[in-house]
Amino acid sequence: MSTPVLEARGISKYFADPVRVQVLRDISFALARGEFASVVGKSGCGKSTLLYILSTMDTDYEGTLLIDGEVMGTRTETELARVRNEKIGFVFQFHYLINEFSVLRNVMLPGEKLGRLAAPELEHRAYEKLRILGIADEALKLPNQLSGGQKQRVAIARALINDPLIIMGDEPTGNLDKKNSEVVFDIFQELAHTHQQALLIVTHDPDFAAKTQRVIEMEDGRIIR
Ligand SMILES: Nc1ncnc2c1ncn2[C@@H]1O[C@H](COP(=O)(O)OP(=O)(O)OP(=O)(O)O)[C@@H](O)[C@H]1O
Repeated sequence: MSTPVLEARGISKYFADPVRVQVLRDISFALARGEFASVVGKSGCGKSTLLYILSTMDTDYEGTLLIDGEVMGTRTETELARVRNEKIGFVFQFHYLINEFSVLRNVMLPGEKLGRLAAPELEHRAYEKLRILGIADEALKLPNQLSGGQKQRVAIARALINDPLIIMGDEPTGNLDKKNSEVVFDIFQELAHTHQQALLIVTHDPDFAAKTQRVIEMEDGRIIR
């Protein structure tokens, strides 16, 4: 079997609240290339906390996190920022697009930060991502000239600009109606199938979760199924 793109080995997390509370308990699982998994569970069971750790943004945990076969625990913040930008794409419930910049420029930004492609190539690639998401015609508009569903598609295009191995979402369809949620689901599925990208999506939507290849169910800080 090839190396998992993401692996959690015995991850636990505590908050000082002001007494010490354990919010993640010995979480272990691996995500393969091209796998589309959802994370479900009641409010407060630890889904966002887990995603925060898996995305390397929170480094205060016990256990081991491997991304693309490499242990993250010993990395400096600069190295982690690079891993995030290169290997992980994020989509949140709220899109966090910059309203002063065009759709195109918003999509290009993480690529500018990585600095691998010259502006014309990057622009070409941003158009390609917008085309995949079916919104290339909106490229020169400002985000606030778009509908909610369109904005979320721009946010997905932005998450794809560096061709990440893993796409993580924290309720990416939480703010969308049923039709737009289905569009986003289909896009994610296409990315897993065609581009072999792994997806790990936290969702409260049972219909969305039921359609994913694998459902990771959490309860009280544990994976129960
Ligand atoms: N900074 C913090 N300090 C203390 N406790 C926290 C902190 N952040 C989260 N928690 C607690 O950790 C637990 C898990 O929270 P988390 O946000 O991961 O849950 P969740 O499953 O994502 O919930 P939701 O579905 O409502 O987003 C909760 O009990 C929450 O109150």
